[in-house]
Amino acid sequence: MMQNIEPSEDRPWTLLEKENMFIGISGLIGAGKTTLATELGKVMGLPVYYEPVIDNVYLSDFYKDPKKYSFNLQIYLLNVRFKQHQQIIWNAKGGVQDRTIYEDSVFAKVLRDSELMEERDYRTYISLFTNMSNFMKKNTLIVHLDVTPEESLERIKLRSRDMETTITIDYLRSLHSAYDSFLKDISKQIPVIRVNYSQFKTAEQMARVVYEEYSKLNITTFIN
Ligand SMILES: Nc1ncnc2c1ncn2[C@@H]1O[C@H](COP(=O)(O)OP(=O)(O)OP(=O)(O)O)[C@@H](O)[C@H]1O
Repeated sequence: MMQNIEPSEDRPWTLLEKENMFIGISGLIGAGKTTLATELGKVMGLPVYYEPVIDNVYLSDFYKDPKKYSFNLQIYLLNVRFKQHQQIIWNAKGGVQDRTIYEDSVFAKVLRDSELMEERDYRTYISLFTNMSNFMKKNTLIVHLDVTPEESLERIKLRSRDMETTITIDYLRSLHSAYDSFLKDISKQIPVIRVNYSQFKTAEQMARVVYEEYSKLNITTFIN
């Protein structure tokens, strides 16, 4: 059974550990990351850092002409995600991030492989990503939301964002397969908990189960 532990200056480690809790939510497009991030933030008492879709000045152009805008979009997202990492580090309160920075490189690879991003642009992106990663904070945990490409497409259709109508099942299948490799590799460095919405009645219930699983892992953190 989990206990709520009040951070206290008499037990300074309870103050220190929480600032190190940095949870990343990963998953295919429309997997439901935002909802889970919100619930996990509530359950764990952590600030949530969202992926701002409305403010994204390249996304709509990217979907209209991926070849022309793929590099611009990746640079834009890398910058946004890096800014969030800096906020998480300097706010020193830990956080839940709606989509990890690592996943952008999954998208970038798929775009390069499908010739929607030039090789030289991909190399520039990877070089920048690698240099910036020296100043980033590594997640203490990644929670991956499993969805099939078909479910992802279904959800994209249901939420009907105008710009996303051009997304094809082939694009989602390529992403899904690149995510498989990503999860295999990243789980060697960062603990990964994989969850699926079909296992739970509500996102809150899912968040509670993730919290339980997290506390069973051998990561020294205190949660209030
Ligand atoms: N690195 C990237 N390269 C290309 N497109 C990206 C990248 N990151 C995000 N996107 C696009 O940005 C949009 C928002 O991402 P996504 O749908 O995954 O977030 P979301 O709406 O918050 O999803 P969820 O339903 O899981 O909360 C999607 O159209 C997605 O494909």
